[in-house]
Amino acid sequence: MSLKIDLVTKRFGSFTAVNQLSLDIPDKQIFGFLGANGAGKTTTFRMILGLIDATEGAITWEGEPINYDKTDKIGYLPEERGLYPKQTVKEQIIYLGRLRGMAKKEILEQLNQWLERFRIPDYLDKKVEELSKGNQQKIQFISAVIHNPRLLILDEPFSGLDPVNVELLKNAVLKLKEAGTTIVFSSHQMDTVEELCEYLCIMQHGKPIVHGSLKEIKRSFGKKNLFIHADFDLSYLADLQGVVSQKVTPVGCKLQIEDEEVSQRILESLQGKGFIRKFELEEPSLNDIFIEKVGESYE
Ligand SMILES: Nc1ncnc2c1ncn2[C@@H]1O[C@H](COP(=O)(O)OP(=O)(O)OP(=O)(O)O)[C@@H](O)[C@H]1O
Repeated sequence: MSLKIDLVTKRFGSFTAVNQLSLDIPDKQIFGFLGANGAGKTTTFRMILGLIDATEGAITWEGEPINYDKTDKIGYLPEERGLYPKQTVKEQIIYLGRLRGMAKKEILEQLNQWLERFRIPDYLDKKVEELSKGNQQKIQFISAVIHNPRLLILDEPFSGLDPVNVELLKNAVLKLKEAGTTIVFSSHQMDTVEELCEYLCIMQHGKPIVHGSLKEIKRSFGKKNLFIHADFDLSYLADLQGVVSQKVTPVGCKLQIEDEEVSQRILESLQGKGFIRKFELEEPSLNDIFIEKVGESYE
């Protein structure tokens, strides 16, 4: 683990934004930060980058705090996007690439590849203010990765993008991971986090309420989802022991159950009642886990 967050607290006056956070972020993996608005994700990113100081605790990357002499190894997509509207894409990225010590030729080669990949190959000489919001976001992403950083921090990179652009960006993130970049990002899109991350942390009021590997988090949550479609009334299932909740839809129902044994009992109870079109047991989704854990901590 080269990125270590050790008992970090951040206070703004008397308000505690991050509260004794400890995390080991694995190398060359994608790590997701989830949490309701105001949970402390952006504050944590700013502390990792050394943009603001922790009130208590320490954050180190490869054994040292991050500071400006590591700029060429780190990429950051900040929550408050900031491009110069009057500059062209080319001028903007050349300027930012030069700040990271790259040669102009190399910047242009990389930039052209990224524009191809993001399906905007003719945008080199367009002014930023002429671009749609989604395309500006892609340019901002390019500015964070143009120097091929080893550590990449992305604050809500998928917000405001249409599904096609979300897919393009997801593929870009996966490619960077394959190339050995450690990626830390925040998102409110559970399905995206589920697709990309092996490791994650759910924050609430500045504290990690769940963290670890996605597989392990799902396993230890225990509960499972059971989807049943049948040609008869399934409402009686809500009263069976081990059924936590039931949602009825026009084509059947989704049950949250305590464990696999409950699904066996349900299957037995369905015998002889009529035609069963679907009976599917699934792992809990990250959305289920988030809602329960964040809900609990609200209580
Ligand atoms: N400079 C500051 N001064 C005072 N309070 C701050 C400051 N920066 C952040 N906060 C507060 O700290 C809390 C955590 O904010 P932060 O931006 O880290 O949350 P977040 O998890 O990134 O939220 P979101 O999902 O809405 O972006 C919020 O209540 C916010 O108002």
